[in-house]
Amino acid sequence: MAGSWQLARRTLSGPSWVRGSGPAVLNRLRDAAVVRPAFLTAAEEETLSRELEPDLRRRRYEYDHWDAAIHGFRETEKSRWSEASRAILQRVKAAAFGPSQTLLSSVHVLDLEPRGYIKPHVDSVKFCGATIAGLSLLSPSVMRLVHTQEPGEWLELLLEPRSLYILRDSARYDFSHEILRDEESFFGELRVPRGRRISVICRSLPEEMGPGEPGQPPPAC
Ligand SMILES: O=C(O)CCC(=O)C(=O)O
Ligand SMILES: [Fe+2]
Ligand SMILES: [Mn+2]
Repeated sequence: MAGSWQLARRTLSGPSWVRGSGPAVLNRLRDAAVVRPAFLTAAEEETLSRELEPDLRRRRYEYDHWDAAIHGFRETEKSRWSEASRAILQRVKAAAFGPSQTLLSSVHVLDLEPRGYIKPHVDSVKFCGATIAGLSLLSPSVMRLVHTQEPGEWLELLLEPRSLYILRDSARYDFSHEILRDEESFFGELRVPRGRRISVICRSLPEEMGPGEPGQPPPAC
């Protein structure tokens, strides 16, 4: 599977990880929906996934919540990390967040099984601020953004393993985001076969909320 993915990737014309419904929306969201391919080294990906595995393995994949946004997943909120992982998260912070932004104290870790997927949603504005930054481990996937008022306006992000994506401002507030299920997992013509994917997601706090105030976010906010 990994082999066929590599093969497919080479057929892309030029390095592009973002596609959209038109040049206007691509331009407008140039700084609001960002993909940084190969943000992690293979060793860093290994560091994170090894550290997360014991905790994740203790949990069961969840399905069948008719109203839930996420299907075929398990998750955890992690606030204590090894020194090596802290250094990685520090790099995410520097790359994605501004000096005035405070991050949620725990990092959201989401483990999607190969047939797991995330339906379109906008992260709760009550619990999450203007910026969402996610590392993707193990499997490629496609994240689709659709304007909540203008469904003809959309972007797709190709999230390769070891990439970082950043959604901020308009991309975070005015567009829903979703992770496509395996049957629908295409980036344009490019088939993006889904395996197990772990994402490590950092979020800023809502501006008006200080770090010590009550109101811990729900596991998936
Ligand atoms: O897995 C991801 O990268 C995104 C997860 C997500 O959208 C959420 O938990 O709100
Ligand atoms: Fe989300
Ligand atoms: Mn969520």
